[in-house]
Amino acid sequence: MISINIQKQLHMAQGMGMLNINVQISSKSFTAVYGPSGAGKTSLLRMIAGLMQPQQGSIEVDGVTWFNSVTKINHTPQNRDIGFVFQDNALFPNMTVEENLLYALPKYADKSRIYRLLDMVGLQSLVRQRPEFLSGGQKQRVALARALVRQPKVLLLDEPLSAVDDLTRVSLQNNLQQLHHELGLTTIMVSHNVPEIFKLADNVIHLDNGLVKQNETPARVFNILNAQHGLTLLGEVVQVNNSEIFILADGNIIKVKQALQTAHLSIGSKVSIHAADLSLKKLS
Ligand SMILES: Nc1ncnc2c1ncn2[C@@H]1O[C@H](COP(=O)(O)OP(=O)(O)OP(=O)(O)O)[C@@H](O)[C@H]1O
Repeated sequence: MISINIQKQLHMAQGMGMLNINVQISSKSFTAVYGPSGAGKTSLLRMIAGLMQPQQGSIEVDGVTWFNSVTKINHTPQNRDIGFVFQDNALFPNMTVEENLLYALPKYADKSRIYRLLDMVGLQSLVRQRPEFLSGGQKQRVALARALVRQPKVLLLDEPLSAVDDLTRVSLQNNLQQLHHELGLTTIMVSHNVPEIFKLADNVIHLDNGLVKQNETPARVFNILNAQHGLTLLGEVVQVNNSEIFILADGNIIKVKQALQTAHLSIGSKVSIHAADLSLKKLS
């Protein structure tokens, strides 16, 4: 269990504002952090990672205190059991894929871990390439594998898939899902992509203006947002079966529930769907 109770003053769009977060995250769960620009999503991840210090409060992971403003405990990022992947991965340009991972490996650790991770993200054949010869999706796969070299408990992802094309995004989502389960990770991912959140997350922390608006399942969070704001997605029909319709929206293939289906939809039809009523199908 991760228990977070932190306060920090931030320079919000409207002037100084208070980030005030009090949430608990179950071990081995996949949590999405969702909310408008400037809500405090990246700041929350940075404070969990030890890259930004809260003014007050505490962060505990499985009973171990990583930060406590009263007892003045503040573990360095290296001493927190985390892996971190940003939108804009920071691979060492002068090192090969293999060397980028070896750099993260603790001194006496077994090297085979690196090749197992590269296998899991499908990069075995590129171990000797330098980042300049890799696509955006391949670079993110290296960043993901590198974040897992130290076998962290907690994986922090700050919009890691937002800069890749739709098909790469689906395949990276599948990699992430597999790694999350196989390695028993507690994963916390900032995402704006509603179908992606439905596909990957057990839980959504909905942040707005530094405060937790909701901490619920995707269905509940988007049901409420939908009711309040009519949140919809625009998509295109890509497959029609007798009883099912599949739609491409926001880089994901979405299976629309029967109740929502309208007659006369054919491949290529443009549709809008309510975000709360989705179920998803993997593309590959
Ligand atoms: N070290 C800091 N000290 C004070 N304020 C900060 C600091 N870092 C960021 N902020 C401010 O905190 C607010 C929240 O920023 P943050 O990056 O956490 O938002 P976000 O929800 O991740 O936004 P986006 O979706 O645009 O990335 C912003 O207004 C930002 O200017």
